Amino acid sequence: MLEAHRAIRKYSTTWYVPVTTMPAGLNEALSSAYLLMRAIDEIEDHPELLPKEKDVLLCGISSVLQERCRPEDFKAVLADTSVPLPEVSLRIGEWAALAPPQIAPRIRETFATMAERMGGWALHGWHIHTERDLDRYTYAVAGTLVLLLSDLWSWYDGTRSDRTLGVGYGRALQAVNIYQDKGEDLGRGVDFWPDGWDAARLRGYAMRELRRADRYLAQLPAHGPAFRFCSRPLAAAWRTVRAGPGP
Ligand SMILES: CC(C)=CCC/C(C)=C/CC/C(C)=C/COP(=O)(O)OP(=O)(O)O
Repeated sequence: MLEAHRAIRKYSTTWYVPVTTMPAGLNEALSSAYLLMRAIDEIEDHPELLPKEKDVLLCGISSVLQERCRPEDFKAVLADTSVPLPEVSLRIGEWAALAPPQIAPRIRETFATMAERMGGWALHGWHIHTERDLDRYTYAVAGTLVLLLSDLWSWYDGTRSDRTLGVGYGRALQAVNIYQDKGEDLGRGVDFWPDGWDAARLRGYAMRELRRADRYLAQLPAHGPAFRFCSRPLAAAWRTVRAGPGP
């Protein structure tokens, strides 16, 4: 677990504290989930891998997640690449194995689906022209993660949560990242902003979802693990949009 926490600290200012301060059980499940997300995202975002190669790797990972999740099968999928992969991706078998067995299949399901979707985007490009495109993107990369989180709360201590508002929580945080990272994203040739949208419009989208996220948080048991996990990143996201007008 020390290794996993170290890897999370390397990648995430937002999620390091929420994940690593969770009680035993949830801590392993959330560490596994975060690192599986990061392992596949680093392949999708890789500046030197060709689209076809990304698709083969991501679909290979998805297949292993749907099979027995054996470390040697991940190794075989990741063995022959034209450029070296980051350590967090190469260690995906270790991250998958961190998940408590009673809930591991639910975690794998999220990332098997996400990896396959990401493979398709790598191949065909992710084109965001309309608000519906943005909705689909924020759902696929963040809304689905909060559906997983809701199932983790329920598995851990029976906490009930509203999954419709949960999708809003995920969309909100992703939209705030898109709002904040415009320059950086354009610099690497990706544009997540719908055609013709200015900062005020994207900020409006983010704020609408942030209000849903507030309601997601408000219905969680006060001071329970789910509430503690979600509150800090949400407060940070609100600070970012309030500081507007942005890019
Ligand atoms: C345990 C787990 C799966 C947590 C993620 C939950 C979640 C709702 C993520 C939304 C998507 C998002 C904004 C990811 C950025 O993470 P990042 O680490 O790149 O963010 P940072 O750069 O702001 O630190």
